Amino acid sequence: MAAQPKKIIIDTDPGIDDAMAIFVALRSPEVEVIGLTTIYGNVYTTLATRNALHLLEVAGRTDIPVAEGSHVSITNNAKLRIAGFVHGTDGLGNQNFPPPKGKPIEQSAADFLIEQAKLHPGKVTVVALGPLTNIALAIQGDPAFSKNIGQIVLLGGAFLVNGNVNPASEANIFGDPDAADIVFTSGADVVAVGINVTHQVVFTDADREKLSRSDGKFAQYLCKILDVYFSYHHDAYNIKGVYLHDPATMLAAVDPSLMTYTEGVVRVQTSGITKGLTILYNKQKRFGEVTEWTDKPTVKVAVTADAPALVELVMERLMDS
Ligand SMILES: O=c1[nH]c(=O)c2ncn([C@@H]3O[C@H](CO)[C@@H](O)[C@H]3O)c2[nH]1
Repeated sequence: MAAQPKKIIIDTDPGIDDAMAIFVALRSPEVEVIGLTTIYGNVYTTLATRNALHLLEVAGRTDIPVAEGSHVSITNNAKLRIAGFVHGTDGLGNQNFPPPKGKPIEQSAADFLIEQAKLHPGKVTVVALGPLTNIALAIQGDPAFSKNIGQIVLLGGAFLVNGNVNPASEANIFGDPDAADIVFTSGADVVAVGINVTHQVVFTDADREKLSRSDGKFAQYLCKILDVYFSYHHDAYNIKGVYLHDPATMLAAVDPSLMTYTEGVVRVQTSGITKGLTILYNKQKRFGEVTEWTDKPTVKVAVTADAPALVELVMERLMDS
């Protein structure tokens, strides 16, 4: 008997690479997308919701509910940092698409997450592609959430490499470090995919050229919005390609064997010049003193990725009509 597709909820701040990841998920028979929840990050939350609804309309999947997430970080103590310079001010390559016809559901993102985890205990995977506020609110809102949720596969962190906001911090963790620390220490089954891994997964100019030769609707749509993302990578990193952060993370949820992982306790620096820094305790040393990592639950952290296979899979799923 064929395995049931894995139920996933995508927590997203679309975002050009979010759009790619959402389309990859919709084209992956291994998973069933049961909802999108929205968050600030690449754009403000209101625009993230609008873009999520728009992307589902492009995909012809308006049956999938969208629940709007938090407009502020969990402690509401800092001005939000929005990465319009990476994705365009509309989040989707400055295309100014018409507004979507659909509306988000009444429920908040956190309530939707809590409800779905309760309805399908151990069976729902959250793929978190933005700052972790909604997931932390779900953890705080229901003491059973960490147990009920099957897995949280998140894009976040820069483990032993420089960040992309500053040398210390990766954008999703920097967006809400307090929320990230709550998620990492919640006891839920967490898999963190950091930019130490996603920076190995590069979608080149040649890949884009190949994608543009497909007349599939996702390929055509993405080729329209990718320009801004390519220009940003060229200016910031001097590369002729883009990092597939969100699609790679999505595929780690679809097929975990595409990456390798280590396990340990992760804590997040929540203030100061290293705000957003993610520190993994690899358990190699038994510290004599009690530390902030002592007795905290472990998480899995991706250490390597099969980059050629990931790029190939992204291409294959997006070229399909
Ligand atoms: O603030 C940002 N700076 C970047 O260089 C950058 N590159 C990608 N991104 C987005 O943030 C996540 C990776 O850190 C991904 O979801 C990208 O959309 C970035 N955000």
